[in-house]
Amino acid sequence: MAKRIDVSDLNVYYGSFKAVEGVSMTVEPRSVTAFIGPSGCGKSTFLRTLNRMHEVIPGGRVEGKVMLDDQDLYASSMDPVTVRRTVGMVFQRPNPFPTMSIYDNVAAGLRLNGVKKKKTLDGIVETSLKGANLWNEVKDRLSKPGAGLSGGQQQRLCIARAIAVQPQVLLMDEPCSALDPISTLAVEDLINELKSDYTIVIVTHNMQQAARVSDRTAFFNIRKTGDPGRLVEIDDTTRIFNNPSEQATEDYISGRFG
Ligand SMILES: Nc1ncnc2c1ncn2[C@@H]1O[C@H](COP(=O)(O)OP(=O)(O)OP(=O)(O)O)[C@@H](O)[C@H]1O
Repeated sequence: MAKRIDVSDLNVYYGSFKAVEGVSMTVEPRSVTAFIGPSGCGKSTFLRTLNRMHEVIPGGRVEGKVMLDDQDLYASSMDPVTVRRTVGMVFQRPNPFPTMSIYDNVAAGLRLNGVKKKKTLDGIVETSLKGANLWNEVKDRLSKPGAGLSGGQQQRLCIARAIAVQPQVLLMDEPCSALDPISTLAVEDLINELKSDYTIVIVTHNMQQAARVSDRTAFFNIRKTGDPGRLVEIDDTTRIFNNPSEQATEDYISGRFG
């Protein structure tokens, strides 16, 4: 299921403001790639171009190419809704559908895709909740509201919802920033398990987290406010944290700025 992402010469705009410039990178399948860098360098903006979520923002525009294996995500024939189904996303704040039950939260995307049979839905809901390491905690209260779970459980519910529609890539935008340390570890363990099936990209402010969960790390930077963010380097996480090629990476990692 997991696919490789190949980005070439990507520029990302909000109206006339160029927020990200000239990004080219490959994201390997069945691995975790972390995006790190100082606030405002365009990590989240760039992440959202990988499933065409950027263009839902008024004035949002992208130049360049994003390939998912051999599919060009920005080809005129490509349906953005299909892209978002293939490339799932988990957000900073857990955002279960507030009025829906735990079960319905996970089943919502499947129902939208036309799955109606109760037996099929039951099976996928169970597999997805198990995949998100949440099944044992919720199996006896599937009809209770998703909003009644703890923050960490809600985030795992959102991950279950994302994997229920069988995406090939999972994008995570600071998925642990609203969670306590125990829930953070639970989500990190989950990321580690999910990478055998998915291509995972995670934006994080927490460098220890990047070092713990990712195989590859991309460091983004901006020269000054108002300039576009750029990819400085991407490499194996151990190399980025121990022996980066660029001085700017070294300075950021060692806490000299950002
Ligand atoms: N909806 C928007 N409209 C206009 N400009 C935006 C919008 N969202 C972000 N920006 C600008 O784009 C640039 C990149 O922002 P982005 O949120 O992608 O950075 P980031 O690296 O993810 O930051 P942080 O680490 O603080 O979340 C910033 O200058 C930001 O102000």
